[in-house]
Amino acid sequence: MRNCRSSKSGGPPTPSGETVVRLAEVSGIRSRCPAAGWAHRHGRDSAVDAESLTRVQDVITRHLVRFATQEELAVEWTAAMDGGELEPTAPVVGEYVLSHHTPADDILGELAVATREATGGAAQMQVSSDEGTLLTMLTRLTGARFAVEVGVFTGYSTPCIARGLADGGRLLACDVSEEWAAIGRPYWERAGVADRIDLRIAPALETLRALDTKPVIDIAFIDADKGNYPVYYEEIVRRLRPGGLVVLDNVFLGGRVLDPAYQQEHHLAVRRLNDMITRDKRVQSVMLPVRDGVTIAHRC
Ligand SMILES: C[S@@+](CC[C@H](N)C(=O)[O-])C[C@H]1O[C@@H](n2cnc3c(N)ncnc32)[C@H](O)[C@@H]1O
Repeated sequence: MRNCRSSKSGGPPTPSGETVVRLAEVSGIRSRCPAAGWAHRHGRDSAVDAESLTRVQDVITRHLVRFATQEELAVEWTAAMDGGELEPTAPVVGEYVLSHHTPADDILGELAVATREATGGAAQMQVSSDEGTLLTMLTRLTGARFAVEVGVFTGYSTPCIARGLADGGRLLACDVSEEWAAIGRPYWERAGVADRIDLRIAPALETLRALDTKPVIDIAFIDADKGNYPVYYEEIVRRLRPGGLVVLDNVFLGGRVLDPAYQQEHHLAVRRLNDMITRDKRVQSVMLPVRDGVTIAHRC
């Protein structure tokens, strides 16, 4: 099946002055257009032959044109994109990138092994070693003295951030699971950073809202429940000192964020947040195709 582009309000202007938006963003049109809804629901689940596809596209196009009373409408069909199967980079590139960064030391390597043994499939939540190196580097580059981590799990990213802190620096590490964090603690000790880490076992939003509202945070890493990303971002940005960074993990949601067929609450939350950060005048941001997508936003 294909995605449909229509040209009503809200999207980027075309060279001819028309406005083009993706069909999924025109929810008003879609809900009033049974054929579009049908195509959206069924086209993704079943193979459609070329003739049926053209017929469905014609029906949808005619419906959309009929609803476009305000301005001229052009409908453009684009090739299918199943975000759920998307690899941000070719696997061979991913492997190459993963083998070309300053490698994790033995302590982190052993923590990764212990996490796999103790948590099984959940171990995939852990950041990759290149992300760990990136976190240490960013923390060091900001000269951070106060860092916040939202989502500790077994604490791989935790010492990565703590290691980058300036002398006397503190990391406030937020999670709801004492059990998982306990796996990491011996490794924090061995890495010599345990005394810089203030672990708070509570919903992260409570911990963040209890912080001073002054710009006290130098760097923050968000890697917890995705549906709360927008509120975590907001609570952190308002406390971020000028020059500080907020780093967000999993901004691709395994590719689902690119595909409007995925409409669960956390898909919508991260999709909206990604768009919002792009427009957020308080920060300058960049989204990197590292692993599952990493956004770095720099407080102006
Ligand atoms: C992706 S894992 C974090 C991985 C970690 N950064 C690492 O590198 O190993 C997400 C974590 O968020 C935690 N979490 C989920 N909901 C939370 C909440 N409301 N408040 C705090 N932590 C939460 C989970 O317990 C889980 O440990």
